[in-house]
Amino acid sequence: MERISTKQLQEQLRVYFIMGSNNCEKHPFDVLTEAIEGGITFFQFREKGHGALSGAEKVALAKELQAICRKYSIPFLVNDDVELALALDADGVHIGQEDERADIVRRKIGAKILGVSAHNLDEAKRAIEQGADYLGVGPIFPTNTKTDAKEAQGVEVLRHLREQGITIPIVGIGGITADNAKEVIRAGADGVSVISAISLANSPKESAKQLAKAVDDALHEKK
Ligand SMILES: Cc1ncc(COP(=O)(O)OP(=O)(O)O)c(N)n1
Ligand SMILES: Cc1ncsc1CCOP(=O)(O)O
Ligand SMILES: [Mg+2]
Repeated sequence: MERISTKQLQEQLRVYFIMGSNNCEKHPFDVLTEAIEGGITFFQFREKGHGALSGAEKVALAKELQAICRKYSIPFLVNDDVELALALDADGVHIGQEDERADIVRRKIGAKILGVSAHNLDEAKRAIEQGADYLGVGPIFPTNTKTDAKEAQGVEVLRHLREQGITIPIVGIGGITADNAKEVIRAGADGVSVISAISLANSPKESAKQLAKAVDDALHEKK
């Protein structure tokens, strides 16, 4: 298996939905199904925080969600838990600065997709040297979803990374909605990653649709 190309990943990262059971008021299976119907292009299973499942229950939910992603050809990544990603033969892993080192994870996962969180240029450069395929940059806007998130940086951080020569795919994260997604793309991101904008929406399908439209419109402006 070869590493995914930058072009293919850029395309796939447009609307990146992240979710765990504690992000939802409805059953996660239904939320993810609706989100896919609405047009999400990438999925991360992030089962952590207050009330998160563990052990066999976590594995069972991951398998259920992976099966829907497989059915609709949506890449399925696992947050933090490299061993789970390997056990499930997931499409990849997302890790942050407080997780296992990216070069070690790269060795473990071979050509699977590796996403790394970066908050500044130094972290971005190191992540790339260590084998990241894409960067998750944020929080861009204030978020209530991740209690230990750093301070929101605004879209300037994205512009800065691009001006300083970072060319690999980037998704913005943190407080992103259909109303501010265009700013994120215009500043240099290839896509937006969201949790609550979809997971807590009355209609995850409608919310995903609106996000996809905002992102696609902004990407067309750049062409
Ligand atoms: C796409 C994306 N970007 C950033 C993150 C945050 O990762 P991390 O800093 O490791 O925090 P946790 O999500 O593990 O709490 C992400 N998960 N996905
Ligand atoms: C996982 C993560 N990393 C930085 S902010 C964040 C939470 C994003 O959630 P939301 O889209 O609900 O603000
Ligand atoms: Mg992490």
